Amino acid sequence: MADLPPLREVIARHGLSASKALGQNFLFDEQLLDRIAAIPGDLAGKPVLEVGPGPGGLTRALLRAGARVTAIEMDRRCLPALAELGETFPGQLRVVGGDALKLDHAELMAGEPFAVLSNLPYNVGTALFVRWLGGEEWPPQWTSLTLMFQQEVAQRIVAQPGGSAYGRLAVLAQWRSAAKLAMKVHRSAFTPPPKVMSAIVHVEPGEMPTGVSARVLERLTEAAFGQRRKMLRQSLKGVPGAVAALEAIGIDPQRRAETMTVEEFVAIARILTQGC
Ligand SMILES: C[S@@+](CC[C@H](N)C(=O)[O-])C[C@H]1O[C@@H](n2cnc3c(N)ncnc32)[C@H](O)[C@@H]1O
Repeated sequence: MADLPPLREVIARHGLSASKALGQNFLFDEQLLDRIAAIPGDLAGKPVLEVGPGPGGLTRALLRAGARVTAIEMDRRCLPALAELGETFPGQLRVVGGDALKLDHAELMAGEPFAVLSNLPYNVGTALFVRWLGGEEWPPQWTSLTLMFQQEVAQRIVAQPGGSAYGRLAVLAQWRSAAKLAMKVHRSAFTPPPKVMSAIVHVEPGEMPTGVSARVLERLTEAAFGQRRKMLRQSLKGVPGAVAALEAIGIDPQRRAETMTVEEFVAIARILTQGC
Protein backbone atom coordinates (compact mmCIF):
# COMPACT_ATOMS: atom_id res chain seq x y z
CA MET A 1 0.00 0.00 0.00
CA ALA A 2 1.40 3.40 -1.00
CA ASP A 3 2.67 5.53 1.87
CA LEU A 4 0.87 8.88 1.63
CA PRO A 5 1.37 12.04 3.68
CA PRO A 6 -1.61 13.03 5.85
CA LEU A 7 -4.13 15.17 3.91
CA ARG A 8 -3.78 18.06 6.37
CA GLU A 9 -0.07 18.17 5.61
CA VAL A 10 -0.75 18.18 1.83
CA ILE A 11 -3.17 21.06 2.28
CA ALA A 12 -0.73 23.07 4.41
CA ARG A 13 2.20 22.43 2.05
CA HIS A 14 0.20 23.53 -1.04
CA GLY A 15 -1.54 26.42 0.75
CA LEU A 16 -5.02 25.05 0.00
CA SER A 17 -7.22 27.00 2.39
CA ALA A 18 -10.87 26.06 1.74
CA SER A 19 -12.57 28.55 -0.58
CA LYS A 20 -16.17 29.41 0.32
CA ALA A 21 -16.85 30.66 -3.21
CA LEU A 22 -15.95 27.22 -4.61
CA GLY A 23 -18.03 25.42 -1.98
CA GLN A 24 -14.99 23.69 -0.53
CA ASN A 25 -15.47 21.48 2.53
CA PHE A 26 -12.79 18.84 2.70
CA LEU A 27 -12.90 15.31 4.11
CA PHE A 28 -9.78 14.14 5.94
CA ASP A 29 -10.88 10.90 7.63
CA GLU A 30 -9.18 8.25 5.51
CA GLN A 31 -11.31 5.40 6.89
CA LEU A 32 -14.47 7.29 6.00
CA LEU A 33 -13.06 8.04 2.53
CA ASP A 34 -12.25 4.32 2.01
CA ARG A 35 -15.84 3.46 3.01
CA ILE A 36 -17.20 5.98 0.49
CA ALA A 37 -14.93 4.60 -2.26
CA ALA A 38 -16.27 1.10 -1.50
CA ILE A 39 -19.96 2.05 -2.04
CA PRO A 40 -20.01 1.26 -5.79
CA GLY A 41 -18.39 -2.16 -5.18
CA ASP A 42 -15.07 -3.45 -6.49
CA LEU A 43 -13.42 -0.70 -8.55
CA ALA A 44 -10.09 -2.44 -9.20
CA GLY A 45 -8.99 -1.69 -12.76
CA LYS A 46 -12.24 0.16 -13.51
CA PRO A 47 -12.60 3.69 -14.93
CA VAL A 48 -13.97 6.23 -12.46
CA LEU A 49 -14.92 9.85 -13.03
CA GLU A 50 -14.42 11.96 -9.91
CA VAL A 51 -15.73 15.50 -10.03
CA GLY A 52 -14.27 18.03 -7.60
CA PRO A 53 -11.37 16.09 -6.03
CA GLY A 54 -10.04 19.19 -4.22
CA PRO A 55 -6.80 18.19 -2.48
CA GLY A 56 -7.51 14.53 -3.31
CA GLY A 57 -9.02 12.88 -0.20
CA LEU A 58 -11.56 10.73 -2.04
CA THR A 59 -9.15 10.43 -4.96
CA ARG A 60 -6.53 8.68 -2.86
CA ALA A 61 -9.19 6.26 -1.54
CA LEU A 62 -10.25 5.48 -5.11
CA LEU A 63 -6.63 4.96 -6.16
CA ARG A 64 -6.07 2.67 -3.17
CA ALA A 65 -9.08 0.66 -4.35
CA GLY A 66 -7.28 0.21 -7.69
CA ALA A 67 -9.58 2.45 -9.78
CA ARG A 68 -8.36 4.25 -12.90
CA VAL A 69 -9.45 7.77 -12.03
CA THR A 70 -10.18 10.78 -14.22
CA ALA A 71 -10.60 13.75 -11.88
CA ILE A 72 -12.06 17.11 -12.95
CA GLU A 73 -11.15 20.01 -10.66
CA MET A 74 -11.81 23.66 -11.39
CA ASP A 75 -9.63 25.07 -8.59
CA ARG A 76 -6.21 25.26 -10.20
CA ARG A 77 -4.57 25.63 -6.77
CA CYS A 78 -5.35 21.91 -6.19
CA LEU A 79 -3.68 20.65 -9.37
CA PRO A 80 -0.08 20.35 -8.02
CA ALA A 81 -1.29 18.30 -5.00
CA LEU A 82 -3.25 16.02 -7.36
CA ALA A 83 -0.26 15.67 -9.71
CA GLU A 84 1.85 14.64 -6.71
CA LEU A 85 -0.77 12.02 -5.79
CA GLY A 86 -0.69 10.70 -9.36
CA GLU A 87 3.05 10.07 -9.05
CA THR A 88 2.39 7.68 -6.17
CA PHE A 89 -0.07 5.67 -8.29
CA PRO A 90 1.57 5.62 -11.73
CA GLY A 91 -0.83 5.30 -14.65
CA GLN A 92 -3.94 5.41 -12.44
CA LEU A 93 -4.77 9.12 -12.26
CA ARG A 94 -5.54 11.67 -14.95
CA VAL A 95 -6.31 15.18 -13.74
CA VAL A 96 -8.36 17.55 -15.87
CA GLY A 97 -8.40 21.20 -14.82
CA GLY A 98 -11.75 22.79 -15.67
CA ASP A 99 -15.43 23.22 -14.95
CA ALA A 100 -17.27 19.87 -14.94
CA LEU A 101 -20.47 21.64 -16.03
CA LYS A 102 -18.79 22.67 -19.28
CA LEU A 103 -17.08 19.38 -20.16
CA ASP A 104 -18.38 16.44 -22.17
CA HIS A 105 -17.93 13.54 -19.73
CA ALA A 106 -18.61 10.75 -22.23
CA GLU A 107 -15.94 12.12 -24.56
CA LEU A 108 -13.53 12.55 -21.65
CA MET A 109 -14.01 8.89 -20.71
CA ALA A 110 -13.33 7.87 -24.34
CA GLY A 111 -16.53 5.87 -24.75
CA GLU A 112 -15.74 3.48 -21.84
CA PRO A 113 -18.37 2.74 -19.17
CA PHE A 114 -17.47 4.52 -15.92
CA ALA A 115 -18.55 4.91 -12.31
CA VAL A 116 -19.02 8.45 -11.00
CA LEU A 117 -18.04 9.50 -7.47
CA SER A 118 -18.24 13.03 -6.25
CA ASN A 119 -18.46 15.39 -3.32
CA LEU A 120 -19.52 18.69 -4.87
CA PRO A 121 -21.07 21.97 -3.82
CA TYR A 122 -24.87 21.65 -3.68
CA ASN A 123 -25.72 23.66 -6.81
CA VAL A 124 -23.10 22.01 -9.04
CA GLY A 125 -23.92 18.52 -7.70
CA THR A 126 -27.63 18.93 -8.39
CA ALA A 127 -27.05 20.35 -11.90
CA LEU A 128 -24.79 17.42 -12.81
CA PHE A 129 -27.18 14.91 -11.23
CA VAL A 130 -30.05 16.22 -13.39
CA ARG A 131 -27.82 16.09 -16.45
CA TRP A 132 -26.59 12.53 -15.77
CA LEU A 133 -30.13 11.27 -15.20
CA GLY A 134 -31.83 13.21 -17.98
CA GLY A 135 -31.72 12.79 -21.73
CA GLU A 136 -33.23 10.29 -24.10
CA GLU A 137 -30.17 8.03 -24.33
CA TRP A 138 -30.42 5.00 -22.04
CA PRO A 139 -28.62 3.08 -20.64
CA PRO A 140 -26.16 5.86 -19.92
CA GLN A 141 -22.41 5.48 -20.21
CA TRP A 142 -22.04 5.75 -16.43
CA THR A 143 -22.55 2.52 -14.50
CA SER A 144 -23.31 4.16 -11.15
CA LEU A 145 -23.48 7.57 -9.46
CA THR A 146 -22.20 7.86 -5.88
CA LEU A 147 -22.74 11.45 -4.85
CA MET A 148 -22.60 13.51 -1.68
CA PHE A 149 -25.52 15.89 -1.15
CA GLN A 150 -26.84 17.88 1.73
CA GLN A 151 -29.07 15.43 3.58
CA GLU A 152 -32.29 17.19 2.70
CA VAL A 153 -31.55 16.89 -1.04
CA ALA A 154 -30.54 13.22 -0.63
CA GLN A 155 -33.90 12.59 1.05
CA ARG A 156 -35.70 14.25 -1.86
CA ILE A 157 -33.90 11.97 -4.32
CA VAL A 158 -34.95 8.73 -2.57
CA ALA A 159 -38.37 10.00 -1.40
CA GLN A 160 -41.52 7.93 -1.81
CA PRO A 161 -44.94 9.40 -2.68
CA GLY A 162 -47.02 10.96 0.05
CA GLY A 163 -44.69 13.52 1.61
CA SER A 164 -43.33 16.96 0.93
CA ALA A 165 -39.86 15.58 0.03
CA TYR A 166 -41.33 13.74 -2.96
CA GLY A 167 -41.06 15.68 -6.21
CA ARG A 168 -39.33 16.00 -9.55
CA LEU A 169 -35.94 14.87 -8.25
CA ALA A 170 -37.43 11.61 -6.92
CA VAL A 171 -39.20 10.83 -10.20
CA LEU A 172 -36.09 11.70 -12.19
CA ALA A 173 -33.93 9.44 -10.00
CA GLN A 174 -36.34 6.52 -9.82
CA TRP A 175 -38.22 6.11 -13.11
CA ARG A 176 -35.44 4.14 -14.82
CA SER A 177 -32.84 3.85 -12.04
CA ALA A 178 -32.54 2.47 -8.52
CA ALA A 179 -31.61 5.19 -6.03
CA LYS A 180 -30.69 4.56 -2.40
CA LEU A 181 -29.35 6.50 0.52
CA ALA A 182 -25.96 4.82 1.02
CA MET A 183 -24.48 6.71 3.99
CA LYS A 184 -25.15 9.68 6.23
CA VAL A 185 -22.15 11.92 6.83
CA HIS A 186 -22.07 14.14 9.91
CA ARG A 187 -21.21 17.79 9.29
CA SER A 188 -18.27 17.49 11.71
CA ALA A 189 -16.53 15.13 9.25
CA PHE A 190 -15.80 18.13 6.98
CA THR A 191 -13.25 20.92 7.28
CA PRO A 192 -14.65 23.52 7.61
CA PRO A 193 -17.94 21.95 8.77
CA PRO A 194 -20.92 23.02 6.63
CA LYS A 195 -24.12 24.24 8.35
CA VAL A 196 -26.12 21.15 7.37
CA MET A 197 -25.75 17.36 7.49
CA SER A 198 -24.80 15.44 4.36
CA ALA A 199 -25.67 12.07 2.88
CA ILE A 200 -24.41 9.96 0.01
CA VAL A 201 -26.81 8.75 -2.65
CA HIS A 202 -25.99 5.76 -4.84
CA VAL A 203 -27.82 5.36 -8.14
CA GLU A 204 -27.63 2.50 -10.63
CA PRO A 205 -29.33 2.59 -14.03
CA GLY A 206 -32.22 0.19 -14.59
CA GLU A 207 -34.51 -0.71 -17.48
CA MET A 208 -35.84 2.09 -19.66
CA PRO A 209 -39.67 1.81 -19.67
CA THR A 210 -40.82 1.24 -23.25
CA GLY A 211 -42.46 4.01 -25.27
CA VAL A 212 -41.69 6.87 -22.89
CA SER A 213 -39.83 10.04 -23.84
CA ALA A 214 -37.66 11.48 -21.05
CA ARG A 215 -38.50 14.96 -22.27
CA VAL A 216 -42.24 14.31 -22.05
CA LEU A 217 -41.94 12.87 -18.53
CA GLU A 218 -39.85 15.88 -17.52
CA ARG A 219 -42.47 18.32 -18.84
CA LEU A 220 -45.22 16.40 -17.06
CA THR A 221 -43.51 16.36 -13.66
CA GLU A 222 -42.49 20.00 -14.03
CA ALA A 223 -46.15 20.97 -14.47
CA ALA A 224 -47.47 18.60 -11.79
CA PHE A 225 -44.98 19.59 -9.07
CA GLY A 226 -44.77 23.22 -10.21
CA GLN A 227 -48.20 23.62 -8.58
CA ARG A 228 -48.02 20.72 -6.15
CA ARG A 229 -50.82 21.95 -3.87
CA LYS A 230 -53.29 22.01 -6.75
CA MET A 231 -55.29 19.07 -8.07
CA LEU A 232 -53.83 17.43 -11.18
CA ARG A 233 -56.75 18.54 -13.33
CA GLN A 234 -55.60 22.10 -12.59
CA SER A 235 -51.82 21.74 -12.53
CA LEU A 236 -51.74 19.70 -15.75
CA LYS A 237 -53.98 22.08 -17.72
CA GLY A 238 -51.01 23.43 -19.65
CA VAL A 239 -49.83 19.97 -20.81
CA PRO A 240 -51.90 19.01 -23.86
CA GLY A 241 -53.64 15.64 -23.43
CA ALA A 242 -52.49 15.11 -19.83
CA VAL A 243 -55.87 15.39 -18.10
CA ALA A 244 -57.47 13.08 -20.71
CA ALA A 245 -54.58 10.63 -20.20
CA LEU A 246 -55.24 10.61 -16.43
CA GLU A 247 -58.85 9.72 -17.02
CA ALA A 248 -57.98 7.10 -19.67
CA ILE A 249 -55.97 5.11 -17.14
CA GLY A 250 -58.37 5.64 -14.26
CA ILE A 251 -56.40 8.18 -12.21
CA ASP A 252 -58.64 10.57 -10.29
CA PRO A 253 -57.83 14.10 -11.61
CA GLN A 254 -58.62 15.45 -8.15
CA ARG A 255 -55.44 13.87 -6.79
CA ARG A 256 -52.32 15.96 -6.16
CA ALA A 257 -48.85 15.37 -7.64
CA GLU A 258 -47.29 14.14 -4.42
CA THR A 259 -49.73 11.20 -4.20
CA MET A 260 -48.76 9.90 -7.65
CA THR A 261 -46.38 6.96 -7.88
CA VAL A 262 -43.44 7.02 -10.27
CA GLU A 263 -45.18 4.26 -12.27
CA GLU A 264 -48.32 6.40 -12.62
CA PHE A 265 -46.29 9.33 -13.97
CA VAL A 266 -44.58 6.95 -16.41
CA ALA A 267 -47.97 5.58 -17.56
CA ILE A 268 -49.26 9.10 -18.33
CA ALA A 269 -45.99 10.04 -20.05
CA ARG A 270 -46.32 6.91 -22.22
CA ILE A 271 -49.74 8.01 -23.49
CA LEU A 272 -48.47 11.55 -24.11
CA THR A 273 -45.36 10.24 -25.89
CA GLN A 274 -47.58 8.24 -28.28
CA GLY A 275 -49.50 11.42 -29.05
CA CYS A 276 -46.32 13.40 -29.86
C1 LIG B 1 -16.86 20.00 -1.25
S1 LIG B 1 -15.26 20.11 -2.01
C2 LIG B 1 -14.78 18.41 -1.89
C3 LIG B 1 -13.32 18.12 -2.08
C4 LIG B 1 -12.92 16.65 -1.93
N1 LIG B 1 -13.58 15.82 -2.91
C5 LIG B 1 -13.24 16.14 -0.54
O1 LIG B 1 -14.20 15.37 -0.43
O2 LIG B 1 -12.53 16.50 0.40
C6 LIG B 1 -15.79 20.32 -3.70
C7 LIG B 1 -14.70 20.45 -4.74
O3 LIG B 1 -15.34 20.62 -6.02
C8 LIG B 1 -14.66 21.62 -6.75
N2 LIG B 1 -15.62 22.18 -7.73
C9 LIG B 1 -16.63 23.05 -7.48
N3 LIG B 1 -17.31 23.30 -8.60
C10 LIG B 1 -16.73 22.56 -9.58
C11 LIG B 1 -16.99 22.42 -10.97
N4 LIG B 1 -18.00 23.05 -11.56
N5 LIG B 1 -16.20 21.59 -11.70
C12 LIG B 1 -15.17 20.93 -11.09
N6 LIG B 1 -14.88 21.04 -9.78
C13 LIG B 1 -15.64 21.85 -9.03
C14 LIG B 1 -14.19 22.60 -5.70
O4 LIG B 1 -13.10 23.38 -6.16
C15 LIG B 1 -13.80 21.64 -4.58
O5 LIG B 1 -12.45 21.24 -4.68
